[in-house]
Amino acid sequence: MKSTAEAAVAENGRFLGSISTSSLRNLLPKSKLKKSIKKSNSENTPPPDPNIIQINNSAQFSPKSPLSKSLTSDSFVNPSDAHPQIPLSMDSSVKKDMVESEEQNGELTNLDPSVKVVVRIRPINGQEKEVDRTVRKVSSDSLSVGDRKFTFDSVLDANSSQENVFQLIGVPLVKNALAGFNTSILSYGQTGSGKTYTMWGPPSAMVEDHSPASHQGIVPRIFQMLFSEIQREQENSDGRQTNYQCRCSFLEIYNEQIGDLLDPTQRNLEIKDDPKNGLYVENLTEEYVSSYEDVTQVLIKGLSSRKVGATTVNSKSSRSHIVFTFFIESWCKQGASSKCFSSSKTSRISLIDLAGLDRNKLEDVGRQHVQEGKNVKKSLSQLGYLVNTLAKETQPEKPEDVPYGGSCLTRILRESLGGNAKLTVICNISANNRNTSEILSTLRFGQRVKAVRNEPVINEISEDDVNGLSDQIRQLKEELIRAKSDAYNSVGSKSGYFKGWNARESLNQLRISLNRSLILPRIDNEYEEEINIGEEDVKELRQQLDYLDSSCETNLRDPSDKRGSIQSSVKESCETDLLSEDDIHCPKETEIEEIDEVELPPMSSPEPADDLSVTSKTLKAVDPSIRSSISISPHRRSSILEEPTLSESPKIANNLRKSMAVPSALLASQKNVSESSESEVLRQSLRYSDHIRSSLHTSKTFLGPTESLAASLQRGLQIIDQHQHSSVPNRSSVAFSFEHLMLKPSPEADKANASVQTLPNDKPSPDGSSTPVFCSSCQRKFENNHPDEVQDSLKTWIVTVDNQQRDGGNTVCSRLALVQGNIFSFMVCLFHTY
Ligand SMILES: Nc1ncnc2c1ncn2[C@@H]1O[C@H](COP(=O)(O)OP(=O)(O)OP(=O)(O)O)[C@@H](O)[C@H]1O
Repeated sequence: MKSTAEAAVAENGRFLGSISTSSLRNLLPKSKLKKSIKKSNSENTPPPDPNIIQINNSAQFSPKSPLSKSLTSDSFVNPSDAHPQIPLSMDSSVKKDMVESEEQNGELTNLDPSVKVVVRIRPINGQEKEVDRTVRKVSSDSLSVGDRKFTFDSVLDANSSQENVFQLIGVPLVKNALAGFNTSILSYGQTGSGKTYTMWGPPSAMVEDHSPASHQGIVPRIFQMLFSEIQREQENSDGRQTNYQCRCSFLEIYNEQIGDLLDPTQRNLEIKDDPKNGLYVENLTEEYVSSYEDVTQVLIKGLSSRKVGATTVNSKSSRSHIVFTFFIESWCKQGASSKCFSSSKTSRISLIDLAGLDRNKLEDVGRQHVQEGKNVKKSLSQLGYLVNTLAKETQPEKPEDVPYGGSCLTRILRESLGGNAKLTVICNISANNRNTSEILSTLRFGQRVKAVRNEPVINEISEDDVNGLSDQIRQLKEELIRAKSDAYNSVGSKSGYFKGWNARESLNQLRISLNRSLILPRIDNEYEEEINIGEEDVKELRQQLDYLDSSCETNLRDPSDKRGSIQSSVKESCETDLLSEDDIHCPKETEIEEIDEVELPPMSSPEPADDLSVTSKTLKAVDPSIRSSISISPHRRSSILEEPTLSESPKIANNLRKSMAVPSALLASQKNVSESSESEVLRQSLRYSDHIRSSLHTSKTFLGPTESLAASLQRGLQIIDQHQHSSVPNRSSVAFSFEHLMLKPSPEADKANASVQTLPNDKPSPDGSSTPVFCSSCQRKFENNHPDEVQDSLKTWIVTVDNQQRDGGNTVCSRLALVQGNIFSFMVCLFHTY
């Protein structure tokens, strides 16, 4: 039967939630925990003189404890019973120990230290020769090995019985466990020293009737007493109602792996550390038990699964460490009519039987046992190291520096050694002086353990604690509500709160806008130098103008409609940032289909490249306003829509530039353009545009069109600034216009030729005044000596373009659709002076 800690407990036919020890401890306020600590400064000090019985009438158990009364008034072993269970053959010192123990069953339990060390001397068996004994019991708490003397809490000689051990160790343990303390027994000693015998007794004795003469070990005796006490408590309730729930587990550590002795198929289980419930072994079987017989079954089952092998001194040597853990949970209700439990307690009994260390004998045993012997040795040395650390006067500053993690054993012993538990260590030694070094080693270990300080507490939570905690929770809730209310009021009214939110939102928007500007590429001089726009480029542009021209002739049956379409397209492009560079008016799908029907002239269509008049005538055949805003990009749908992230801009210097809107900056830059090789231009352009594209792609996810546009304009202004600083005479200008299709007729434009205008920046008029530059696309006039006007307009950028064939008079105003499908579009008016 597997179960978990969350199992419910049945009470009067209904289930109650269970509370784990750690949960209770976590619930308790710290001050309460401190108060519960029963450990005094006198703990871990050498045991009192056995000849002086120290009587202390202060009750150890809480008056509220239902068990305190029963245990103190009517112990499991009746002290007044002239000790009938003590064998007559027992020596006087052992009898004295038992009397003390029985007396301590009552009010003297506070003498029970948190860490207790008892030495048990095993009698010499038939195979061992009786030699001069070097190990002698000197008193009830001391012994000598040769000329060395050792003092412990108790020493049991070879004449001590299993019952003696139980009375000395088991009875206080049961009382402590029922009182709410965690308790542990650790059986330590070399191989064949009697560890297993002391703890469990021979397997046959497990089911024997209980008698003082029985070989039954301390563990079965403990659970016999435990269930007897529980039964007595429930029978003599005295108005109280106490419910118990008990469960147990049995694990084995073999070759540094944890196995489940109650389910041997489970191997290599893991130790987990739960912040609430402490250490536990994952998936370890837990059996619920309600009687001694249940426990006996579990013990027999587990012990039969333990790894056993032969050592030099023990043919049935235990080759693994085993840990039997017993959990007790109890709920006490004052009065049958009471609906609530007044207190709840939890405790844990850990019973650990270590594997024996067979020093210097590893080579003698079978090869298959070498590995397990090494692991036993290693884990025991880790245990010794842990005990040494805990025994030091100065403890590690950080808890994590305590070496619990050295082995599975030390991890499992964390609560028992240096934690919340009352610990008893039984140091088993053999009287055979052949093993003196092992005896000394065991006794030294016992002495170091005695210096370890544990901090056991009664794991109990009472109704008062619950009420106190409820009050605390209520107060905290009230404080929380108050704090929230204060925070709300501090921002004023509800609208104020939203104002605050809006302000934050605005700040966020501002931040995004700034980021957007920052991620736009800088226009470095090195890029400017790589741009080369020559005559070939102009020819290419003219070719494209012709394509557009024919396209316009086919498409623009109603120029006004088209204008509206284009304007709305541009507007849309600004709003969506999703315009492709080849399609300046961002046609919707239906538009695209219409456009697609247009039969575009082939790219290789013969065109007098240098005859702008042809272009001009062609344009004149169309609406003049349309001519004034000629796009150099033919309407090509497929590549744009199918591959929006990569688009084509006009060829510059015979290189097809893959770029986004920003290549206008490349167009604008023109220093030493002829010095750059074409391949270098292409490479740089691609690299540059890739950088821009990635930047803009990144920005796409969080940028609005307004920010994009603003940032683009900002960059444009930078370009203009750069241009103004670096412009030289005899250079053409390229104008980028967002008002690309303002089709209003302009008298000035008519005068100057709607499609070909003179750029007067290097050819002053005869009267000395600047000749205005007129953009037929945006219908604006610019004075070349007032470039700021352009800048201020934020609509048209003018940059010079290298041109060695300036003959004045003619300006080609072209519209470049330099857009990457998802950003923005703008117009480029190329004022080319011939
Ligand atoms: N106090 C004792 N009285 C009588 N016999 C004992 C006593 N202690 C141990 N023995 C016997 O000595 C033998 C070895 O004891 P035990 O197996 O308990 O040693 P161990 O320390 O557990 O050894 P290992 O570590 O190798 O398992 C057993 O036959 C056991 O019955």
